[in-house]
This record gives sequence, structure tokens and C-alpha cells, in this order.
Amino acid sequence: MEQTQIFDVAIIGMGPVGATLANLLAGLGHSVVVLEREKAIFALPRAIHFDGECMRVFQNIGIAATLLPKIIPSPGMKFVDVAGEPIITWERSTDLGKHAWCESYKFYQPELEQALREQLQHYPRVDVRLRHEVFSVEPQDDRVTLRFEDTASGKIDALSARYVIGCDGARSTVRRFMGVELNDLQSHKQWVVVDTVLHQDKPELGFHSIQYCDPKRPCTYSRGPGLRRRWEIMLVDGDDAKQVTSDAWLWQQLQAWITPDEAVLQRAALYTFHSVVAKQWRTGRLFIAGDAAHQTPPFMGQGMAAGIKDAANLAWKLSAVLMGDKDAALLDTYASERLPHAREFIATAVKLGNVIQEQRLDDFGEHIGDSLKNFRTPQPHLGAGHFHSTPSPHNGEVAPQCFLRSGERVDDVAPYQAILLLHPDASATDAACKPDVQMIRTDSDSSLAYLQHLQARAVLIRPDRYVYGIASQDSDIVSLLASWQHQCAPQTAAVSV
Ligand SMILES: O=C(O)/C=C/c1cccc(O)c1
Repeated sequence: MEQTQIFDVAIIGMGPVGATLANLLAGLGHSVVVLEREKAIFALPRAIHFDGECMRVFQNIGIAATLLPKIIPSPGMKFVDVAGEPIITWERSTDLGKHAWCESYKFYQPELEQALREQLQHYPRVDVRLRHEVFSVEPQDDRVTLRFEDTASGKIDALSARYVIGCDGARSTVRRFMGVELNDLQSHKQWVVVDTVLHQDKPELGFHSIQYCDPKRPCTYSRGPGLRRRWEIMLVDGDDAKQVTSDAWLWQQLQAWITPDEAVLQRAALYTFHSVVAKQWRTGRLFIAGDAAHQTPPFMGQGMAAGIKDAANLAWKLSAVLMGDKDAALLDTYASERLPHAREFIATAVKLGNVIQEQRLDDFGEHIGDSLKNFRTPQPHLGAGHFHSTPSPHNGEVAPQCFLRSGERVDDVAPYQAILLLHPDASATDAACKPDVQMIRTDSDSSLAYLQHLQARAVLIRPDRYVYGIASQDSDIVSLLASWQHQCAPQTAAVSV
């Protein structure tokens, strides 16, 4: 079979994670082919929530302005008992926060996917192939050959890429070819997810997501944008799985909130909420990301979000290796950094799941009591990986996004590039930063306050917006930059998880 082109990267699966990864790689100038089994965007919602960090990734891709009118900030989530008394209260500010976006957003997945796909059209080196089903993944020394069927024509064909990323969901083909097993965090309950559209707003339903910890019938309410409202209903003993997606059963369950006069049922689907993490995320030139690498129960709204963070972690590393700037060993830091981070969110979602599904608070140990009334989103560091060799407790933590005096968000000055955020008086020249680091001198209260918090003269923020390292004194800046530009071997984050 004749091979005409070797792509830098082939992405299998064009859901939100695959499309995000394709945008990030294309923005860095790479040739990317995306092979997607379906003909069109799945027209119904699956994920419904993403956090401020994801919004920042979408900003770096260039779609924030497109998304803003379509999404709503979320004020958080409450877990309540049968009497309606709060068990856990998880408030989120709807003001602009750490990422210069709100902490939490609700969205309609087809609109996000549409925005990501439209953005990809700006890149001539991106080749999107819909209705293409990959059936063979053959790694070679310098490339991977994929064989696939164009299911529209029935034609079998092949192509090659330097790297292949499986963003192909829970039943990933790429993961199967990698021969990777899943670690099971032991939570697999069956739930019905029902999406509805109100005829008109019903304000008493509220803006918070509510987890009803009712032993007789655990369920979740979650508001979507516009008139979209979702309920998730756990199956209990005696339920007939064949009945639970019927209109009659669903309306009976929903009667405490809405009636058929007030809304239409858009979709109901039966899911088992798994909690699993793949034991390995890379084998040579093959990678997995998103649901292919990890699956979480939805109770933290982090399912898709974790995949978007995978994409942001992986794209710049693939680019650096493809450009010959870094050794391929850098690619091992994708899993070593991301896996513990994703696992922490999944483990927390399992604990929260035990509260709603089994009314068990014991997992929270000493945190039972008042602190559950003020639950905060975990902020784990990345695991061991690619950080400055000079240890700092800040290496591997997510960096805030500051506004500059002009009103501009810092990332907009250097979308998905490394940034050296520098004290205005620090002695360093732009020349020291070439070629891949954008030097930005702090000129606003918030950016100066951040350097003060770090007790640093400069901080090097990676393209995925995690801290690479800090310079405590002006004389450390050159070595910080040199380390970023020349270090290949992974360093350990000072605080590992
Ligand atoms: O984090 C949120 O605001 C909502 C998360 C969510 C959405 C749907 C179902 C859930 O159990 C949680």
C-alpha cells in the first residue's frame, strides 16, 4: 500500500478531548489527522459541567468568546438528606477567579464540540475524517500505521503518524492495542440520566446542582444552559432496567420537580457509573487520553474536564519532541503527572458517591462535620514529572491567570506557550527567553501579588499553565530558563501526590 504522507499525530476519536488535542497541536503548527467513527456530532448532551481550568484551555485554543454566550456559571452543589438538610455544601464563586474565568460552568456538549470543530477549520494541516473506523494499530520504529474502514464507502485504507493518541472513549480501541488493563476503584452503580427542556423557566428549581441523598431513591438535579435541566436517578432493588427509560417511569420519578405540562424529555439513557484508571497511558508511540485512560462517577462534574487537562498536558510535550527540542523521555511525564491528578478527582468523586449512593460519610474521616459544609474543590499538584530541578513547593501546581494593567488576560499574550512572568524590576532580557518562552513583566496588582505569594522574582509557567519552576532571585532567572530549554530528563515535583 502506498504511503504518501506521515502525519505528526493521528488522533482517534473526535469528542471534546480529541478535538481539544487536535486544536492545541494544530496551533503549534503540526500536521494532525483525526479519525472519528461517527458521521456527525452526537446531538445530545453527555458531559454538562467543566471548570475554570478547562475554560482557560478553551481560551488558549481561541474559542472562549464563542462559548461565553452559550454557557452559564454554576454556583456549586449541595448534598441534602431526606429532610432537605445540607450534608455537604460545595459553593463556587461565579465571579472571575483563579483562572480569570468562573470556577465552574454548565454547557451543552454539542455546542462545545461544534465550537472546537469550527476552530479546527482554521488549520490547513488538520485532516478530519468522519465515518472512519480504525481496526488495526501497528507501531513501527519511527511511526505507527493505522488501518481503517471508511464506513461511508466501505473502502479499506491506511495512513501513518509519528504518534497516535486514543481519545476513543471508555471502550478504547487504542487501549486494547496497547494491552493495558484498568485499575478499578470499585464504584459501579447503575443510574438513569434524563435530559429535559423546560417550556419556560421554573426558577424554584434553582441554579445549584443538588444531590438528594435519599436511601430510597438517590438522585441528582443539575441545571444546564437556557431551559435545559438534567436529573440523574439511581436504580434501586426492584427496578426493572427495561422500564427505567420509559416516559411513564421517568415522569413518575420527576413529579416532585416537573410535570409533562412543563417540559419535554429530550433523552434518557441508562449508565453504569464506573471509576477506573488505566494502568499505563503510553506505550512507545501510542497514548490514551480522556475516558480511554480514566472514568469517573459524575459527582464532581470532572469526567470531561480530566480529559481536557490530559490534552493540555500532552500536546506541548508531543510538539517539543516532534520538533526535536526534547528527548522522547519527556513523553513519559504525561502519565506520571496526570495519572495521580486524575486519580485524586476520581477518588474524591467515589467518596462523594458513597454519600449519595449509600449515605456513608465515613470516607471523609476527620473532615466530617463543619468542613463538609464548606467543601472546596481539590487542587492537587501534578505527579512527578517535568519541573525545574531547583525544588519549590510550587513546582507542579496550577498557576493562576492574572489580568494585565491593559485589562488583557495574561494567556492571551502567549496562547498555549510557556510564559516567564517577571517582576517589573527584574534584570533579564527578552533575548534570554528565545525561542519558545514569552517574557511578560508584571504590571498589575494581581500579577505582582502572585509573584509575592511565590516569594519569587520570576515564575516559568508551562503551556498547560502549571508551574515549571520559580526564580527566587534575579540571578536564578537564567538557570530557570536554561533548565526549561535544555532539560530532557524528568524531574520530580517537589510536592508529589
Ligand atoms: O459540578 C457541578 O456543578 C455539577 C456536576 C454534576 C452534574 C451532573 C451530575 C452530577 O452528579 C454532578
